[in-house]
Amino acid sequence: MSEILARRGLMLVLSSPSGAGKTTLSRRLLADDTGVELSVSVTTRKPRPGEIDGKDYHFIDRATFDVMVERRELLEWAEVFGNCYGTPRSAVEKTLAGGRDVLFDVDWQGTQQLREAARVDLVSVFILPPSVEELERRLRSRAQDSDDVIHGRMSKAADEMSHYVEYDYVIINHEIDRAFGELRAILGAERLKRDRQVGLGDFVRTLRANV
Ligand SMILES: Nc1ncnc2c1ncn2[C@@H]1O[C@H](COP(=O)(O)OP(=O)(O)OP(=O)(O)O)[C@@H](O)[C@H]1O
Ligand SMILES: Nc1nc2c(ncn2[C@@H]2O[C@H](COP(=O)(O)O)[C@@H](O)[C@H]2O)c(=O)[nH]1
Repeated sequence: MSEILARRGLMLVLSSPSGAGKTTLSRRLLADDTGVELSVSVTTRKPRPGEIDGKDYHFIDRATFDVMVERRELLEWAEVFGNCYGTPRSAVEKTLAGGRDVLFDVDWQGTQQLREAARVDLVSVFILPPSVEELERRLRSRAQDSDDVIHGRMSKAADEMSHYVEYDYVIINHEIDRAFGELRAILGAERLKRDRQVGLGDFVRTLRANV
């Protein structure tokens, strides 16, 4: 992206019921846009096959998680599906200070805490599946969780989806290319918000002075 003005980084949050497509959309966005960096969460969940420590998550034990909470090293944290997840504060602050955007894949509890911490910088997007049947099919086709885990996640889906009203935007992830296009459009528009363009006043003053 070529920019004349500097920009204040924003915090782009994706939430959804498990399996609706947050990780898929996040990976596409990160591959497509070098101005976005993923907030890599810490979790006490065990890695899935293919997940890489430090890239998908920082996989830690419960004692280490508790120490991070105690030391206020997490910007937000929550227990989700029986495991603990949290957002390390320092990496987020560093990325934003560098004028880049941070992408968060967190649940509704995390989004509420991030909103309290940083209302003006937050852009929240809720991803819905096209149907419950398709949601379950996606969880099964991912083939990385046991039947018990999939059952547990499906049973929480209705609760999770009730939180869509708390989000700025909603995308129904029916077809992935279309959903990704919609996500890109949201990010593009949010970047152009007047308040996020640093030095706009000076820029316009110079334009006007030279008319
Ligand atoms: N639009 C789509 N059409 C078909 N399959 C999709 C679509 N979007 C995602 N999938 C597939 O659905 C499965 C679940 O997607 P993904 O892992 O991105 O979900 P998630 O919301 O990140 O889930 P979780 O919260 O459990 O991490 C994956 O196998 C992914 O390839
Ligand atoms: N509040 C937070 N929620 C998080 C964080 N990282 C991930 N998550 C959410 O947990 C569930 C399950 O994720 P999975 O990788 O085990 O499928 C999902 O809703 C994620 O959005 C976090 O740091 N904080």
